[in-house]
Parts: sequence; C-alpha cells; structure tokens
Amino acid sequence: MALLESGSIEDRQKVIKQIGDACEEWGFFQVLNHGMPLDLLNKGFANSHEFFNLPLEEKLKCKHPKGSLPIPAGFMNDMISKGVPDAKEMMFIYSETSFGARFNLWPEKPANFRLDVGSEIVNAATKTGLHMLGLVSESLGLPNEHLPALANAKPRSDMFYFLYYPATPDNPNAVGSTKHTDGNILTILAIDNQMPGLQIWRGEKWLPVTPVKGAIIINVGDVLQVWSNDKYKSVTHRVVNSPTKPRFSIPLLLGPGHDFVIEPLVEFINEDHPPAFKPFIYKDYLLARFKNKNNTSKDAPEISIDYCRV
Ligand SMILES: O=C(O)CCC(=O)C(=O)O
Ligand SMILES: [Fe+2]
Repeated sequence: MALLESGSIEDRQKVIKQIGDACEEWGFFQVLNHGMPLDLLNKGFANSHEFFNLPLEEKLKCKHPKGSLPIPAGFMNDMISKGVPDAKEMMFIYSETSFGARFNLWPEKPANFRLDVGSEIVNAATKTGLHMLGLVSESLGLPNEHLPALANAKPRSDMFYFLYYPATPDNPNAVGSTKHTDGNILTILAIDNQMPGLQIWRGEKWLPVTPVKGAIIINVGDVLQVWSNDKYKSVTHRVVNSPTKPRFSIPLLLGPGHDFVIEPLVEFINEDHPPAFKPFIYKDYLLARFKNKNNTSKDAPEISIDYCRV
C-alpha cells in the first residue's frame, strides 16, 4: 500500500487493480503498509495473551448468561458447530458506534483492557477497515467514498473478536473455527506471530493462508458479495489448531448499518447480470446466522448468503 501514497498515478491504479483481482479471484488478500499502527496491534496481542492466560474462573466473570442476548458479547468458551465444540475461546466486543455497544462486558484484568482495546484499538482498526473499503470501492469502479458511505448507516454492526486457539496435543484434528463465510462487508484480520492455521476452501480442497510479517489479511464478506452482485466472492474458510502452539488472532468484522437493507447495487445490474439476491435487512441475516450457529444439531442446515438468492 506504500505505493498508494508515494507512487505515480499508474502505480496507484496497479494496486487498486490487484485488490480487485484478489477480491474476484480469491476473496482474500494480504496488505503491507496498511496504516494500522503495529504498536497498537502489539498492544492488542499483549492484552489478548494476558487475558486468555488468566484462570478460567476469572475469564468467566465476563460471560453473558446463556440465552440472555440476541447476539453474544464478552467471553465465550462454549461455541459449538454441528454438535462438535469449537477448539477456541473468544472475547467478543462491539465497537463504540455499534448497536451492540451496550451489551459489552469488560474484564477487570488486564487493567487497561477496556481503554486499550475498547477505544484505541477498535477505533484504529475501524479506520483502517473503512480505508480498505474505500480502495475496494475504487476497485469496483465506484468513487472511493461510495462503499464506506453505505457502510456508515447508523447504528453500525461492527464486531471485534479476540480469538485464542489453544494448542491441542491430544487432538491433531482440532478445528477452532469451523468452515464458514463471514456475514459482514469486509474482515480485517491480524494474526499474532504469523501463526498458520487459517485455510480457504478452493478447488475442492483446503489451502493454507500463510501470514506475512507485518501484514493484515483482508477478506470479502457476504454483504460485499451481494452489493457486487456476485462479482466479489465471500470465500469459505476455517482455522485449524496446532498440536504444539497456541494461536491468537484479532479479526474486525466491518459491518453495515444494523437496519440497513442489503441488495445488489444498481451499478452491477444489467441484462447479463440480473439481481442475484433478494433485498434483506442486515440484522435479520445476522440473527439467523447466530441462531443457526447455536443450533447444536448435527443436521442443522447452514445459513449462508445462498438463502438470500433470487
Ligand atoms: O482466527 C482467524 O484467523 C480467523 C477467524 C475467522 O475466520 C472469523 O472469526 O471469522
Ligand atoms: Fe471468518
């Protein structure tokens, strides 16, 4: 991304085209010189290590009672997919401008968690995410501000996860995040120490994403797939645990307005490309996905964006 600031107009166009090609072809890409200060990311991971290393009783102090919320906030260690527990723990935070901010639960330890994470880091990551969305907007031939403006309908639905995938020496096949697509617009993902484990589904097999030092990973979510009328792909991915090393990651799921109607944008509809999706209210989709995730039955159907197809 350094070329965006310092390069020629042609350099800038080259970077924008690379972003567009990656969104179309892979749904995932990595970015260097992304503008998210590395010291803030380090501070985020320092807080994450300290929090997840606390005794379980301490972490459970910021867990919402089951069923008390439409969508969870705070600590979670009992996520389950099709009857199999996810081998991970999570601290789930809504950004200050999100509809869910009032549900946040903050740990007492680490002492600075709320200040460091809740304000400074979340705000910087949101800014980086909106900046990336502006470039994605350009890559679709739209003005830079177009998609960020659509994303900005209040109240927002951004979600911020702190994820911890423990080492699983007794289970070499442990899966911390089971296969899914992201339901939001764009995900901005930081991975501590370039730990492997993230895989994307491509060509009928799992391909590893190998994190580059200092890079953040960006991936297309379902909403961007709908807005672009299937041009950009929200790609299925998962995370497998390591038998020897714990893994820490921090994704920001940049979402649209909670009450916003999502549908293919007119710019991507023409005779050859009629609307591929029916309009839907974002929160309805979000809630359906969460309910589905909490359905512990092995035969639960998977709610994906395909449910919204015409
Ligand atoms: O931990 C990761 O690297 C990715 C997690 C993920 O895919 C998600 O939370 O949606
Ligand atoms: Fe994901």
